[in-house]
Amino acid sequence: MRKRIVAFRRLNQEQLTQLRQHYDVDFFEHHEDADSPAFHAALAKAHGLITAGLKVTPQLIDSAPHLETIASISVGYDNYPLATLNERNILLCNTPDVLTETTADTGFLLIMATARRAIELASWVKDGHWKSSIGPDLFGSDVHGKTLGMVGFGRIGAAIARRGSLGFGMQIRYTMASPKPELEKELGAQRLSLQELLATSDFVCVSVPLNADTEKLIDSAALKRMKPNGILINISRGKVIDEQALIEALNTGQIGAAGLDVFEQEPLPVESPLPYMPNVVALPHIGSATHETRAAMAQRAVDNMLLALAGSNPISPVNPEVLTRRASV
Ligand SMILES: NC(=O)C1=CN([C@@H]2O[C@H](COP(=O)(O)OP(=O)(O)OC[C@H]3O[C@@H](n4cnc5c(N)ncnc54)[C@H](OP(=O)(O)O)[C@@H]3O)[C@@H](O)[C@H]2O)C=CC1
Ligand SMILES: O=CC(=O)O
Repeated sequence: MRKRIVAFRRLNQEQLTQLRQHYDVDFFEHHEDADSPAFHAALAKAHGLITAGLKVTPQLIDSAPHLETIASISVGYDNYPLATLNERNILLCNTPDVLTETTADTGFLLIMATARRAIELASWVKDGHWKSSIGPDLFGSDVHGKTLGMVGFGRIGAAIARRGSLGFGMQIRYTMASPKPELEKELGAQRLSLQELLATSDFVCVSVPLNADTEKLIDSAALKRMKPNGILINISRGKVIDEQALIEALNTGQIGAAGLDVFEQEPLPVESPLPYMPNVVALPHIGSATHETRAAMAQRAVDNMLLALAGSNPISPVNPEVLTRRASV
C-alpha cells in the first residue's frame, strides 16, 4: 500500500506531482483548512506531513498515529513539540541555508528603513506634506560606520553582519552565540556579553531562534540598557522580545526606533499600536517571502520528505537522533 502525505500550503503543482509519483497526497492549500474535518481525517492516515505555519501540538501528533516524518517549510521550528516528536520517533526536517540571504536582506531593509525613516517619510509625501525641503525634525540617522550588535550570530545573523560590515563599514558585535573565530577574522566582529552589546550598539539585531532560553530575552531591563537613540531590529520570532516593554520603551523615547518582521501574536492583532507608531517599521513576517526563496524552501521540504520516507538521510533533519534510533532497531 502506498504511503500517504498531508501537504499543508505553499507547494506548487510540480512539487505535488513529484510527491504523487511515489505517494498519495492530500493537499490543503489554505490556512483555514487546518480546522476542517477533512484535514484531520487525512492526518489520521498520514505517514508524512509537509507544512508551513501550522501550530503542531502534541494533541495533533496524537491524532496522527502513522506519522513518521514532518518536513517544515521553515528554518525555525518553535511551532513543533520536539519532545513529543522524539518520544514518538518522528523525524522533523527544516529548511536552513536556502532562506538565509533573503532573510538577511529583509533584516537589512529594516535597518535602513528605520534609520532613514523611509516608511514614515513615504507616507508623509503621499499625504501631501512635501511643500518645501525637509528640516532636521525629519532627518534620520546614518547607518554606515555605525555599530551593529547581533543577538545570535548563526546563518542569518552572520549574513546580516556581512552586509553591515562589507557594504556599510559597520562595526560588528555579537552575543548569544559560541565563539566564531572565522567571522571575527572576516568581519572584525567582537564577542561581548549581552549587557555590553546592548549598551554599545547603535543597532541591536535579534536573530536567535525562539526556545525556552530565548523567550523574552529582550525584556524591559534589556531595553533600558540600550543607547537612547538605539534601534532594535527583530528578524527572529516575536516572543524573543517582551512586546509590551518594547511599546513602552518606544513611547517614552527610551530607545529610538524598532524594525519588526515578527510579533508575539501573528497576524498582528488590530488593536496593536505598533504599526501606527512613527518610530516603528512593522512588516508582516516577510523575512523569506520572495518567489525564488519560498519556492526553494518548498522544494527543500519536498526533497527532505522524499528522502526520509524512502529510508535515506534527509538533507536537513532537526532531530537526527531519530534516524540513529531507527537504524539501531
Ligand atoms: N523573519 C523571518 O521570516 C525568518 C525568521 N527566522 C528565524 O531566525 C532564526 C535563526 O535562523 P538561523 O540563523 O538560520 O539559525 P542558526 O541556528 O544558524 O542561528 C541561531 C543563532 O542563535 C544562537 N543562539 C543563542 N541562544 C540560542 C539558544 N538558546 N538556542 C539555539 N540557538 C541559540 C546560536 O548560537 P550558536 O552559534 O552558538 O549555535 C546561533 O548563533 C530561526 O530560528 C527563525 O526563528 C528564520 C528565517 C526567516
Ligand atoms: O520564519 C520563517 C522561518 O523559516 O523560520
